[in-house]
Amino acid sequence: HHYHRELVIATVLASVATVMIFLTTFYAWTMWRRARRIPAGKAARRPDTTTKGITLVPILSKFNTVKMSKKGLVAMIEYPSLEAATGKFSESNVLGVGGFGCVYKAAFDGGATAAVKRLEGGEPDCEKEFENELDLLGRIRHPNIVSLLGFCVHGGNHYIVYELMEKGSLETQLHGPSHGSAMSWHVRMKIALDTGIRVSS
Ligand SMILES: Nc1ncnc2c1ncn2[C@@H]1O[C@H](COP(=O)(O)OP(=O)(O)OP(=O)(O)O)[C@@H](O)[C@H]1O
Repeated sequence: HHYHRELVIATVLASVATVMIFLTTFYAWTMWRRARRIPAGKAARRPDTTTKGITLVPILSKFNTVKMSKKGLVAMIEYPSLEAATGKFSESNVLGVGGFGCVYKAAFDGGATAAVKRLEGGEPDCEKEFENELDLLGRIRHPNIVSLLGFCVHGGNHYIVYELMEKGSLETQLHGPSHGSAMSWHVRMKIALDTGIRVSS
């Protein structure tokens, strides 16, 4: 009878140990698989889709044709997408006018937004500006400099697609309708310091 009791206890202990080993192995395996799927360092970071408040991936992945600029890759965006996103380049979407043409606000399917510059006509100056902008911005990735999202050439016009500055340019903030009242001196000082230090570094 005594021998029988010990056998039962040993069996129970062995079973518990087996289950524990199994659970520990399963847990370790699950952790290992998860770590392999999310490379270390990226786990804590938010996905790129929301970088600086703009959804980059839907814009870029939407357009599969990508052109090589002199250095780096620039996405080629199809004209119908630009036309739809800007409401056929409607007046109501004009963000501003520069030396080479109008800049329009674009809202793509899925909620992504951007700014589209239309360089009208095929004059050598326009083409040069277009090439320079693509070449330069295509190589720059900096938190203080608007990102280049893509380009398009259609009907003799050139289009450059940028990250949208939601609150307009710094110039608009300082010299626009608000005459700078929207920015405290503390904020101005911070911008001035940030521009000088970060861009030159
Ligand atoms: N990414 C953007 N987001 C929001 N608004 C923009 C953006 N890019 C340009 N704008 C607006 O459009 C205006 C014209 O911009 P654009 O870059 O064509 O000209 P510019 O820089 O003022 O002058 P230039 O053509 O001589 O370089 C800007 O002043 C700004 O108000």
